[in-house]
This record gives sequence, C-alpha cells and structure tokens, in this order.
Amino acid sequence: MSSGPVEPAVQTPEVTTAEPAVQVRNVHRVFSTGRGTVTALEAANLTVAPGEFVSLIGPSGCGKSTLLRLIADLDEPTSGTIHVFGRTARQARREQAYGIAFQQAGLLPWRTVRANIELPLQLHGAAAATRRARAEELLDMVGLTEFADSFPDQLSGGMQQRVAIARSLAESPRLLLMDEPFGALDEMTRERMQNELVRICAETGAAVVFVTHSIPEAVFLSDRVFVMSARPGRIKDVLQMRLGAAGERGENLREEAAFYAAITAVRESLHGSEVAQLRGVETR
Ligand SMILES: Nc1ncnc2c1ncn2[C@@H]1O[C@H](COP(=O)(O)OP(=O)(O)OP(=O)(O)O)[C@@H](O)[C@H]1O
Repeated sequence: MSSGPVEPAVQTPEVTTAEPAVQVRNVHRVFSTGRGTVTALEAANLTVAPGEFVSLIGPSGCGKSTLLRLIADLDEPTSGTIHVFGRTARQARREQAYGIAFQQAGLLPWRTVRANIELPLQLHGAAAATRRARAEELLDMVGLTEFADSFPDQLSGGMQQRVAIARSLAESPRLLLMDEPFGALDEMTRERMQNELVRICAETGAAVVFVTHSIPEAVFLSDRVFVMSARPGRIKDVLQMRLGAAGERGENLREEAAFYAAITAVRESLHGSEVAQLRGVETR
C-alpha cells in the first residue's frame, strides 16, 4: 500500500486510451446561507478509471455527498469541471450513463420488487419482454428471485437495499454512484452486502464512487480510498489498496493482516497526528 499526495490541481492527461469513468478537476462548491457562505468543497480533484472502485471517506460535513451529487449533476460546481466518460455531468445524466443508489433504498412502495427493478427500463421505453428478462437476471444476481412479487415493505432493510442496487444496475451502467447505501444496515447484513457488491462489480466491470463512514467498508470494497478533511472539504490523501482484484476478494480477506494494515493506514490518514501520537503513547 502507498499513500500518495493529493492529486494536483491541474492534472496532466493520463496515458490511456479509455476515457476515465469520472474526472473531477479543481472543483469548488460554495453554498450561500442566511449567515454567509459555506465552502463545502475546495479544489477537489478525482479521476476514476473504468471499472475502478473508489471510496470517499471523511468526517461528517466534509463534502462527500456534495461531491457525489455534483458528479450526478444533482448540483453544480461553483467552479471547476466534471466529466463522466468524457461527457459533461449534464450530458451524462441525460444519457443515463450511471446508476445511483443512496442510503434510503427509495423504492416505490406500491410496486412489486420486480416492477421496481424494471422501472428505469420502463421509463426509457424498453419492451415488456426485455424488461422482464433483465429483471429476472438482476433478481438472480442479488438473490431475490423468490421475492419478485413481494412489495418493498414485506422485505428486510438489507433486501430492500439489494433491490435498490438491482434497480441501479438495470441499464447496465458502466458507473455506479453510491452514497452510504449500507449505512442503515446491521453489521452482518452490511458485510454480506459488501461481499455481494464486490461480486457484482467483478461480474459487470462497473466503476463505482462510494461514500461511506466506515473504514473497514472502504478498505474491503475499494481499489483506492480518497480521504477528505473537514472545513473546507478537501481531498487530503489518496490511498491505494492492494488487496487483490474484486473477483478474488472474499470473506477471508477480513481476517488478513493486509486488511488490518490498510485499515490502520486509512485511520492514520483520517486522524492525522492525533492517532500517531496515541500510538506513540501506547508503544512506550
Ligand atoms: N444545500 C446546501 N446549502 C447549504 N449548505 C450545504 C448544502 N448542502 C451541503 N451543505 C454544507 O456543505 C458541507 C458538506 O456537506 P455534505 O453533505 O457534502 O457532507 P458529508 O461529508 O456528506 O456529510 P455526512 O458525512 O454527515 O453525510 C456541510 O457543511 C453542509 O452543511
């Protein structure tokens, strides 16, 4: 594992033929409030390669959701540019270049599980048979085939979250934007969902930008972890996880020394000298 410096404000073009899944360049977001202004993001730079899994982690209010919302074109930067597969964030949203899953599953309670999963395809005019076939595939992928005709309130929180993930994958996006999708789940369900997400990513090759408060979650899922600092929100560190390809990352990883070492690295980056000092005290 290596901890790199914050990506420079102006990045040199990458030597790659594939367009980055996400490219955020020197993005600032300043909100005006009744009591003045809040700089939610300062000089954010982030490049996500196709198929790469990137987590954003940092203290409450450091701008994680703001950054995700900007990428999703649910908000606009005060300055700086954002591209998704080479398109502006606006074009990418129009072209539905990504799937979104946020903390609240956001399912429609009056539609069955199957109908919820089919919704994006229906909205874009896919034929009934095509929708049905895709929904079957996704239900199988998230292990909910036997609940296809249930309604969301008949499912547990974890199952609802799996439906939301299946829905976000309905149009086979090459990019998933996820804001604490497992935040409301109990620890066991959460770990199971993480295992499933890793498997799904390996199967579909989707790139992911994932917001979380959980260090082990970020470490388990990610190729790189972006550590943010509060006030004003900045990306202060980019940590490369080297814990194997998504397809090879299984339950056993959680017991491995490399996993704990990566957790410590992220902790130290998050807490800075405070933890380093504490560790110093402990060892003396
Ligand atoms: N619409 C808004 N108007 C004013 N201030 C806002 C708005 N949205 C976010 N902020 C402020 O911007 C900062 C970053 O908020 P954001 O929700 O991105 O943080 P976060 O890192 O996702 O926090 P959390 O981990 O608690 O979800 C906060 O200080 C927040 O109060």
